[in-house]
Amino acid sequence: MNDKPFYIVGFMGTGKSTLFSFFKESGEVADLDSVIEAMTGMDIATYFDRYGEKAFRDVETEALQRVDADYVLTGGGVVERPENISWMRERGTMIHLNLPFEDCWERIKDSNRPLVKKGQVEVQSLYKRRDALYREADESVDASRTPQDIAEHIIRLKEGKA
Ligand SMILES: Nc1ncnc2c1ncn2[C@@H]1O[C@H](COP(=O)(O)OP(=O)(O)O)[C@@H](O)[C@H]1O
Ligand SMILES: O=C(O)C1=C[C@@H](OP(=O)(O)O)[C@@H](O)[C@H](O)C1
Ligand SMILES: [Mg+2]
Repeated sequence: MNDKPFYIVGFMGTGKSTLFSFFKESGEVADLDSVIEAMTGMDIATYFDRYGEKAFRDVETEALQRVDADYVLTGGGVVERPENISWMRERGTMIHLNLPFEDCWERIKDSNRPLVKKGQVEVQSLYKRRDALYREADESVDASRTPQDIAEHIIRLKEGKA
């Protein structure tokens, strides 16, 4: 059993937040966006609109350093700051949910994620740029399966049975 946190990273739409209920039985779970919403008292879209991305990244780093859970479901942009990547790799294990851009886009295009407003072309170039950052993860997991299969695979990794 690996007692250190597993940080789940991946682009918007890879299904990180959906894993919440599947991890519940195996330990403490925290969704970083929910932590941020509790800290700021507003939803992510409102915070972005009011204060911009730079301020959001500051709160995100603070939330990452504050959170204490077995499974931490991050937001897709957590890898934007090298210090966040170092934090996750030093404190625990970084797990990358890997899914092609087209599938991510289908899942997020009608959502109210603030970055989606930039449109498909810009979001795709963000995906390409971040790809190299997600590769810093300790493990890459195929996110094209069901949430249950993905969660079971990650739980097995954490429990040292994979
Ligand atoms: N494994 C999956 N297979 C199919 N659809 C999924 C899967 N995981 C999540 N989804 C759907 O994709 C969308 C984004 O999921 P979400 O968990 O919010 O992603 P993230 O937190 O990585 O941005 C939601 O509509 C969700 O129902
Ligand atoms: O990729 C990003 O920069 C973001 C991803 C979002 O989380 P999800 O990856 O859970 O959608 C959320 O933190 C915010 O909208 C910014
Ligand atoms: Mg999420």
